[in-house]
Amino acid sequence: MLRNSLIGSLRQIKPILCSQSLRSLSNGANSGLTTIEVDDKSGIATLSMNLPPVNTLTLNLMHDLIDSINQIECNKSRGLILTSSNDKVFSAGLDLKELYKPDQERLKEFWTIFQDLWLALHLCGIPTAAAINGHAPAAGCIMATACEYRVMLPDFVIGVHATRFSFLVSKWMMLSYQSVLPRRIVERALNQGKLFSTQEALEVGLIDEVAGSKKEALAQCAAFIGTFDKANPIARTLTKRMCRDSDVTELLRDRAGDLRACVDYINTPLFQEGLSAHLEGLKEKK
Ligand SMILES: CCCCCC/C=C\CC(=O)SCCNC(=O)CCNC(=O)[C@H](O)C(C)(C)COP(=O)(O)OP(=O)(O)OC[C@H]1O[C@@H](n2cnc3c(N)ncnc32)[C@H](O)[C@@H]1OP(=O)(O)O
Repeated sequence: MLRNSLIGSLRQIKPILCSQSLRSLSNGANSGLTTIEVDDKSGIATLSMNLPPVNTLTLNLMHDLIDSINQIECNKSRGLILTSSNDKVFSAGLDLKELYKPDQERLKEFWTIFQDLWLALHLCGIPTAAAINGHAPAAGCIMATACEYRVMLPDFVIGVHATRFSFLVSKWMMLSYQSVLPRRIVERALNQGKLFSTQEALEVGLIDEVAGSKKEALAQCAAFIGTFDKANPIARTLTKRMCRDSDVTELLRDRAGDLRACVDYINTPLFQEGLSAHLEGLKEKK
C-alpha cells in the first residue's frame, strides 16, 4: 500500500526520459545550464549548476536541473553529487526578478517548477549529496537539504534568510530544513533569517562535513555514496522514499493550494515592498 503510493507519487513527477539510453549523458534537450559528468570508475554522476553569475534558480535552470536529475536516475548512476561551476556561489536561490511585479501566468509556472525541482531532488531514488562550494542562501540551502549529505567549503554562508525580506516559507520548505536540523533550531533560524557560516552549519548539523577544496568535497560526497554499497538498491530507494513520505505528502496532497497561497502572498504589498528593498540592497552593496 505504502509502496504503491510512493511509486504513484513518483510517477507524477517523472513522466519522461527513462526510455532513452543515456550512458553518455548529453544535455541535448535542455538549455545547457547544467553539466553532468559520470565517473567511469565509481559510476557517480556530478551535476553542476552553470548559470553565471550566481546560479539563480531561473525557470531555465530549474528545468535543466530536473531534466538532469531524471537523466542521471534513469541511467542507473550509482549516486548524484550536486555542485556548482562557480567557485564562490553554490546557488543564490530563486531568481528574485521573477517574483518582483510578476506576470501572473509566468509566476504560476515559476512556482510550479520550483515545487517540481524540490520533489525531483527529494524523491531521487539514488543516493544524493551536495558539494556546497560557495554561498547557499534560501532555495540554494533548500536544494542542499533535499540531498542526503552535505559537504561545504569554509568561509561561505548557508541558510534560509527569508524573513529578512518579508518572505514566508511554505511548510514543505520548512520540513526540508527540519529534516536535517532540530525543530527548535529551525524555528529560531527561520525567524531570525539566519545565514550560518560554514563552521556554524557544521556545529548545528546543517552540513555533515567541511572540505578544504572542491576536489576534496567531491571525494567526501563520493565516499558517502559508497557507504550504500551493501544495500540492495531497490530496497534502499523504497526505504528512502518511505522516510521522506510525510514531508513529500505535505506538498503533494495540495500542490494547487500551495501554488495559490504563494502566488497570493507574492502579490501582497508587504512582500513586494520587502523584495524591492532587498533588491536595492543587493545593488547598493557594490
Ligand atoms: C511565499 C513565497 C516565498 C517563498 C520563500 C522561499 C524562500 C526562499 C526562496 C528564495 O530562494 S528567494 C532568493 C533569495 N536569495 C537571496 O536573497 C540571495 C541574494 N544574493 C546574495 O546574497 C549574493 O548575490 C550572493 C549569493 C551572496 C553572492 O554574492 P556576490 O557578491 O558573489 O554576487 P552579487 O554581486 O551579490 O550578485 C551578482 C548579481 O546577481 C544578482 N543576484 C544575486 N542573487 C540574486 C537572486 N536571488 N535573484 C536575482 N538576482 C540575484 C545581483 O543583484 C547581481 O546583479 P547585478 O547587480 O550584477 O546586475
